Amino acid sequence: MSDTPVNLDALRERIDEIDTRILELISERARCAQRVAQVKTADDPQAVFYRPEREAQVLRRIMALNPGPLDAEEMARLFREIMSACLALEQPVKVAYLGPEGTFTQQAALKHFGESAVSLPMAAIDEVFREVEAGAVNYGVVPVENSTEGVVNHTLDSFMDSSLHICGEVVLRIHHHLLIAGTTRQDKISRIYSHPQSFAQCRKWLDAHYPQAERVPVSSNAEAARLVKSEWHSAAIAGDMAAKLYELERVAEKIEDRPDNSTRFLIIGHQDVPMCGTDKTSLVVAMRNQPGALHDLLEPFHRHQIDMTRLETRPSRSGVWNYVFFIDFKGHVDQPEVAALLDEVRLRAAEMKVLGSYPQGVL
Ligand SMILES: C=C(O[C@@H]1C=C(C(=O)O)C=C[C@H]1O)C(=O)O
Repeated sequence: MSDTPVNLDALRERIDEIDTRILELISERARCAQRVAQVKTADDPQAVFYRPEREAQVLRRIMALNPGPLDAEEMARLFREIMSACLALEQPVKVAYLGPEGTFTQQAALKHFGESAVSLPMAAIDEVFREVEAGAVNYGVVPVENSTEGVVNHTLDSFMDSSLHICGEVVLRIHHHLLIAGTTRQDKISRIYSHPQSFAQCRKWLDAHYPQAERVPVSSNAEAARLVKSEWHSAAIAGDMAAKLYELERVAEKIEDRPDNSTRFLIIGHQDVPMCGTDKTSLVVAMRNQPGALHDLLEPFHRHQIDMTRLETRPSRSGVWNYVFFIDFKGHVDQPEVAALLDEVRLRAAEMKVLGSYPQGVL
């Protein structure tokens, strides 16, 4: 900027002026969101305030408009928090996640809903489903697949018996660190705690650096972090949140074998989410156990030019559900070409359930 002052005092004065303007604008935005709440309740006293498709549009628009120097994702993260605070004025969102506190699932929940959401840890994936089904919370967050380790079967199985919908997805880059407590003897580490998935994601690093240490699988990374607090010869593999929560030191950072290691989480709720323009749909389909069943299922996707992003098979748990496929594809059930595809798949399948159409993860 040509009119940017060059001395420190003048620059700071300029920053104060800008902050005053930002403050006014954020307050104006928050008042607007409060008005939205009034309009929503006037239309429907039971109105749902959180609108995933609208939030995805807001974030995508900001990323597209972003002039820099902050990068688009960083800017969207700031707006994510502004929206989260605005939404909390309308109605704080209550979210159950696969706990305990400090897990990657909590990190995913906060990444998706922002820090103003009320997040509650649950002991197991089916408990997250139950809390949402019972209406004790508005949404749930559960892991569904990891780029290194594959699918989280427990989550897929829970969908088979549930009436909940998928309302969103969030992808998190997973960075693991080797963590110790202040009292740990770093040269005497003989035991390492972690979740089995994390051990699998750091296998090569561990073989190279700690081939002798006993690897003790525990129920979560956060639990691993909690355990090392009281053991002078143990370390944990866990992420940033657990490290911070238990005030642990990092002996080594980003020890995952694959630098692109990421986990996808699903947001589950009761809502049918309208189209945002960049949507995904998830289905569960049962096919009869007969030759050519998989081909029959996939052929309409090819013909309708629908972009399938994932296909998983799970063993059936009942007579009718011979082969059960979980399918994700790009598009929304309200698009005519998607509706046509689903009509065809429904005819060919023994059973078909749409788990939800939802905005593709933005951040
Ligand atoms: C303000 C609204 O309500 C909520 C808050 C939003 C925001 O702060 O931009 C966006 C969507 C909703 O989750 C809205 O629906 O527009």
